[in-house]
Amino acid sequence: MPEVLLSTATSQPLLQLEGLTRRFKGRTAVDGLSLSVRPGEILGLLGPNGAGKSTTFQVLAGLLSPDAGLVRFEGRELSLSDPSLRRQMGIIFQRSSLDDLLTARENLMLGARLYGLGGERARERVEAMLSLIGLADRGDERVSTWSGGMRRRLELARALVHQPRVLLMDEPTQGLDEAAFRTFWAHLKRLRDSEGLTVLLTTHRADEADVCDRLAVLDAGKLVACDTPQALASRMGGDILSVEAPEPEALAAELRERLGLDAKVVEGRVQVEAPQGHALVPRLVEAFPAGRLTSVALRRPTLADVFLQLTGRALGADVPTAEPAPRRRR
Ligand SMILES: Nc1ncnc2c1ncn2[C@@H]1O[C@H](COP(=O)(O)OP(=O)(O)OP(=O)(O)O)[C@@H](O)[C@H]1O
Repeated sequence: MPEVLLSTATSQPLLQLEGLTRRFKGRTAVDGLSLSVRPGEILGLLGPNGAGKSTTFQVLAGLLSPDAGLVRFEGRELSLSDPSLRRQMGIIFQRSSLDDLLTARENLMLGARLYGLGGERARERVEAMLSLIGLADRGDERVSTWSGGMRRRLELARALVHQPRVLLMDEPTQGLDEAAFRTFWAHLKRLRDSEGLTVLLTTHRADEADVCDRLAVLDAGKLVACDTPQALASRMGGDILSVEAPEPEALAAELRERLGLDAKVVEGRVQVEAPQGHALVPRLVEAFPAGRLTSVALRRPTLADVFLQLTGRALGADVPTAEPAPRRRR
């Protein structure tokens, strides 16, 4: 197993991006992105559709070449196509890349062979990975019959079978339900500890962002913040008041004018950030007659709220583009 340094604020970054830029026909998808990934951490790239997450992932995975910028591994500048960098990485793509005609064990063995692992060592790693993802007794089943969650766990095992130091994942839990999402993350964290991994993933799920050690928040190809989920959430002063109303835009305008509140409409609901949310509830109910408000709810801010505050855009929204371009197929 590779020697792993503990994640501390002072330890040298394992992986660094400096000024990474990638354009597509004049449109800048990733715009001078600089980022340090510390050894042993799980760093999430968070942003809405079109923020540049997948482009960053593809550049790191060696599938796209950058227009500018460089990558360092343990402080050493490396070309993104350098085979020594590739060997240090395990990769999970957005789309499944398992072979449906093969069994789980065969899929893992194929992964091992692709990285030059053979014989007893390959067999040992395949068995170890199957047990680490909790599927040791299912290894001889064809994966075509498996649930989305089991398949994702097997992809995790296959990405790690050659014992890389860095795991790169592009929206790994997209489409998984809550239970499969939790199981995937429990296995990921266990594997991070047992394999001494450093993890970089892209996501636009606020619940996934919440379980990362640190988050790099991307908007329109630029880094807008990088911190722990807790530190990012604490940037929001107080509570979030979420109001359902038949005419949300009109209500938000009145809340701004009459009560001086910073009210916005987010996904059809009026949203107000307030230091003392509970004190605002009776004021609201008194100020607006029945029928203007359908429901009023008070909650703690989530990372989706933080994202909205940082960028003025909802996490679920698409980043607007200046000129429409066809989305590429993946
Ligand atoms: N091959 C391509 N050709 C043209 N434009 C592209 C290509 N790949 C990405 N883009 C554009 O670059 C921008 C960033 O896209 P990217 O896929 O990296 O964002 P993302 O944050 O990963 O979004 P998603 O969550 O939808 O994957 C978008 O405007 C996108 O349309």
